[in-house]
Amino acid sequence: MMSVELPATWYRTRFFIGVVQTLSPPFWLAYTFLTRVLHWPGSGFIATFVYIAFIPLWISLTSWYSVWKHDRRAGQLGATPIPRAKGKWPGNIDIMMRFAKDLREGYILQAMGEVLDEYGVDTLNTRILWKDNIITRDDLHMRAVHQTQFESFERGAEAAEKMGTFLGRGVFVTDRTQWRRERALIRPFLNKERISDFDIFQEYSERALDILAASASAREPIDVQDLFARFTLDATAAFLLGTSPDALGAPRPVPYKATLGSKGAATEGQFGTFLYSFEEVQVTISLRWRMNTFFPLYEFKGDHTLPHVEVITKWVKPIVEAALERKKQEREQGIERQRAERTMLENLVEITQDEERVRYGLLNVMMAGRDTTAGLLTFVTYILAVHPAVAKRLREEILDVCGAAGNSTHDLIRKMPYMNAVLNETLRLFPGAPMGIRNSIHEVLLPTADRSTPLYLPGKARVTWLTLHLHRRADLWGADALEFDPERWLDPARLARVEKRPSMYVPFLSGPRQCPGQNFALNEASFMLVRLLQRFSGFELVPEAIPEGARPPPQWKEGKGRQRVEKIWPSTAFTAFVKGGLWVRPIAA
Ligand code: HEM
Repeated sequence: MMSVELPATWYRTRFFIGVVQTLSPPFWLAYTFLTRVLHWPGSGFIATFVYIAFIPLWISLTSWYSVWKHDRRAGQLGATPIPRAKGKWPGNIDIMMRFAKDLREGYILQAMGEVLDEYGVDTLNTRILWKDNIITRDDLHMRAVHQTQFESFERGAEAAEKMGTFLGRGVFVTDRTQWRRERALIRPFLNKERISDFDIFQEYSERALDILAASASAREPIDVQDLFARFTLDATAAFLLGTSPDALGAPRPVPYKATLGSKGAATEGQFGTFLYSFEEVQVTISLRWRMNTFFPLYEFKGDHTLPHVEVITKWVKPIVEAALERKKQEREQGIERQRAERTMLENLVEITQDEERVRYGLLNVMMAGRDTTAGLLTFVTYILAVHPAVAKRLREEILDVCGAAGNSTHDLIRKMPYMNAVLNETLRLFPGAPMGIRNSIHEVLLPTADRSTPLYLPGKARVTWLTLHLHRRADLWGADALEFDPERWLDPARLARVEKRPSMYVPFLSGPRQCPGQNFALNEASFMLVRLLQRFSGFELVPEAIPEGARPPPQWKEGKGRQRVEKIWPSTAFTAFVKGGLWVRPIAA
């Protein structure tokens, strides 16, 4: 259904073309059957019934044929097909519904993990709606997708369709040559460790800490997920553009009054702000991925991303245009700026004068870097709240290395092994991007751990990898895989496990598309953590402040895995977040 390349906003046309492409063969078959075989008229009541009956018949036939073809091809290549799920309903609709329900109502990615457990495998072809739809928590298969067979997979036209209005043809949306070009544009800038990044963190972290301090002295709970989202938005925008949308200055969710927003807690009067639009456009996009081929029906009356894109563009475009104008004038006057301390915007306008390309380049990085880092800070704070001993030890290390008020630097951060262990362990249990998707361009053979018969992955299959479940596999991490234990990263014998098999820990992915913002993210999170624990000795969870509908359901205690012990509701809309927000009371030092 996705082969036709049209602009992103033409999703209805593409959907219509897809429907026609899907229905034409059974229609012609039914017509031929009626008129040539039965010598009946091709219209009328009975004919209509035959046309309708031919649709499931055609679907069953083509599905059966594709399974047969892939089994035969696997045999020819000395491989076995990826195990296929056998649901109760045609097209495994029951499994599809189970996943969809779980995304709304369940513990983060729980249903996918349980389905894998039920089949006793780490990679499964769910064959949802008769299509090859693979889910995996096998690190070797993920490595094939991300590294060894990188060229056999793509984001594809569907990424452009679902995200194009917001992200243009930026690094997140493109493949092959265009992706290389976009990545080359941003990567050198993100690779550098710049002194000025810490100045940016300083300015915004102090504002965030003052807000926290005000809550602490009023003994009021605060939604730190919301606060970190504002901090990372302002800091990332300042880093990229040299200015911020002042998200930290805008009204915040009110304790005990806040209602459930589309992810965290809702804030009154947020509609139309940059922060709100930036959040909502991502929520819309993740909804599109969930509905997949059918999202055009949901957005039939209009593109739900456009009102938000308008607000975002209204803020970013003039900033980019001003930078381009400034660059033009500098060129005319022969002025050359120092390279090392330019913002990303200033760097981009050196390379291209294409306003759209610069704008989308910036928005792609802003989107990639902001939620994930805010998520990391949120989950670390949660961990510190439920493990006061970890908070105490981390605080001791921070005070030892940075003092009670001093700022951290690149060098000081490297001298804090416990901080590093806490961040690693948080990203293990709560990876910022807990899952990801690629499509296979053609058939691929996937390796198996015991190097026995490889698995056959057909072309045009969707592969969803589950980093969260990979990071919680007991066979790789040990019987205590579900427990938060920073010692894993400090004990040489346990650390050797990961060093021997680095593919088992991939919060930033691996291979050519791995996260280029890793250093920036870890520096930003470390900087904030240092400042947090200098000012506060820890955090107390305030479950009563969680908005209605976001408290962990009591039945989780009887469930499987970490949901039994969780005090919050972790969820995902591509990036991990806490449903309803993380409501804590900071404890002043
Ligand atoms: C804890 C924080 C972060 C985590 C866990 C994280 C994780 C990831 C992951 C898993 C991907 C691969 C996604 C995929 O291909 O499906 C990715 C891509 C990316 N990340 Fe990050 N990221 C973080 C922070 C950042 C920051 C701070 C920036 C920039 C300032 C950034 C910029 C990017 C970009 C531009 C890509 C796209 C790369 C490409 O497709 O070539 N990330 N990140």
